[in-house]
Formats: sequence, C-alpha cells, structure tokens
Amino acid sequence: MMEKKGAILILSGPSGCGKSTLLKTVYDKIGDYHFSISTTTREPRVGEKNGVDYYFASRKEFEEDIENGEFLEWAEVHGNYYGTSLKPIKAAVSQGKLVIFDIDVQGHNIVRKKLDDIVTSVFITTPSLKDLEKRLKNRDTDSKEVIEKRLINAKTEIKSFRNYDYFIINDDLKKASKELVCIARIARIKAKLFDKEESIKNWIE
Ligand SMILES: Nc1ncnc2c1ncn2[C@@H]1O[C@H](COP(=O)(O)OP(=O)(O)OP(=O)(O)O)[C@@H](O)[C@H]1O
Ligand SMILES: Nc1nc2c(ncn2[C@@H]2O[C@H](COP(=O)(O)O)[C@@H](O)[C@H]2O)c(=O)[nH]1
Repeated sequence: MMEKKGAILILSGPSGCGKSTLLKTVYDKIGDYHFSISTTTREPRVGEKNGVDYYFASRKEFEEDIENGEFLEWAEVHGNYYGTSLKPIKAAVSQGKLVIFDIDVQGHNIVRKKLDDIVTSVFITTPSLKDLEKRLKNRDTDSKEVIEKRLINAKTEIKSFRNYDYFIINDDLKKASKELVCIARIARIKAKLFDKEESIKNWIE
C-alpha cells in the first residue's frame, strides 16, 4: 500500500484539550516532520485559512472524495466530516518523515488498523470536564450549542484512552509539552527501524 520508511504520530483527545496548542510548542524540538492537513466540511473559524488549518470542502465534495477512495481515513465528528487524504501521507511516509496527525478516536482506530507497525499514538486530555468546558468557552471560537455537543462527545471519547500508546494530562503546558517531545522522538525511532532492518539483512538471508 505504501513504502513504509517513515513513522506516524497520532494525537487525539477531546476538542479543546489543547492538541494544537501543544503541537505548536514542540515543532522546533522534534526535527523534520510533516503535519497532516485534514479536509473538513466544518465552516472555517475566524482567522482559519484554507490549505493551512484545513482544506475546507462542501459535503458533496467530501462525499465524492470518499467515493473516489481519496482518504486514508475519514469520520463524522461533532456533526461534520473530517478526513485525511492518502496521497500526501504516502509521499511523506515514503520520504522517511515523521508524519503528525491530529485526528479523533475513530480516525485513530482506522489508521492504527491499516498502518500499525509505524504508528505511535497519544491521547491528550484536561484534568477534568470542567477544565475542558472552561477552555472551550475561553477559546471563544464555537457557539454555545457546538460547545455543549463537544462536551457530551468528550465523555464518550475519553473512554478510548486505553487504546493509545501514551496518555498526557495537559494541565501544565510546559510539562505536557516536554512529555510530547519525548513521545515524538520515540515515535521517530520506528522510522529508523526500517533502516536497521536493512543493515541486518545478512542475518535473515
Ligand atoms: N495547558 C493549558 N492550560 C490552559 N489553557 C490551555 C492549555 N493548553 C491549551 N489551552 C487553551 O485551551 C484552548 C483549546 O486549545 P486548542 O485549540 O489547542 O485545543 P484542541 O485540542 O486543538 O481543540 P480542537 O480539537 O477543537 O481542535 C485554547 O484557548 C488554548 O489556548
Ligand atoms: N477522524 C478525523 N478527525 C479529525 C480530522 N481532523 C481533525 N479531526 C478531529 O476533529 C475534531 C474537531 O476539530 P475542530 O478543528 O473542528 O475543533 C478534533 O478533535 C480533531 O482531532 C481528520 O482528518 N480525521
């Protein structure tokens, strides 16, 4: 399906737990990486740019992409479609990059199933549901109804934390950031395993 020279790091966790904030703090500490930009049918938030934060699409366009097999994974999350296009991931993985995904638990389960040997995953959350509510309200990007929906879904999502390799409680941002840097560096080692396998070929032949 793809030349697996690289590695994949998946971040999941309830909306508002701080995945994007945490990622911004680690990028300059983890070396060469490729961040997977998802496609979504959600309306862009103020300041979000097409092709930077997401590729924004209509439901019709998204459904056509599903039909055409364009996605490595896709899911309906909080009432909208979100998906990861296969092509850029294939290219980045075959170039030996660490590919970073910010996707929900459904997407994680699909990618894990398809590419288990190169996946490292981390579930991120807040210390409590109250903290999550505060963060979503302070972020001020979503309506009251959208926030309520995301808080209800968070209670279901948190039940999946055991399906992940690592678990970070994003209370103190500095501490959580250090933990994520360690995990990202370990995730990259999975990419190196393929080079190592190559160098011990004489043992196997
Ligand atoms: N450790 C922290 N302490 C306090 N506030 C935080 C912390 N980490 C992130 N935040 C704040 O919480 C809010 C939500 O963070 P962010 O947008 O990164 O969440 P997210 O998990 O990426 O959300 P989504 O899944 O909806 O994209 C932001 O306003 C951010 O500044
Ligand atoms: N399964 C997928 N989930 C995705 C993808 N891109 C983002 N997400 C998840 O959606 C929620 C909501 O995001 P928001 O930007 O509307 O706040 C978030 O928790 C992401 O993890 C994807 O391609 N596939």
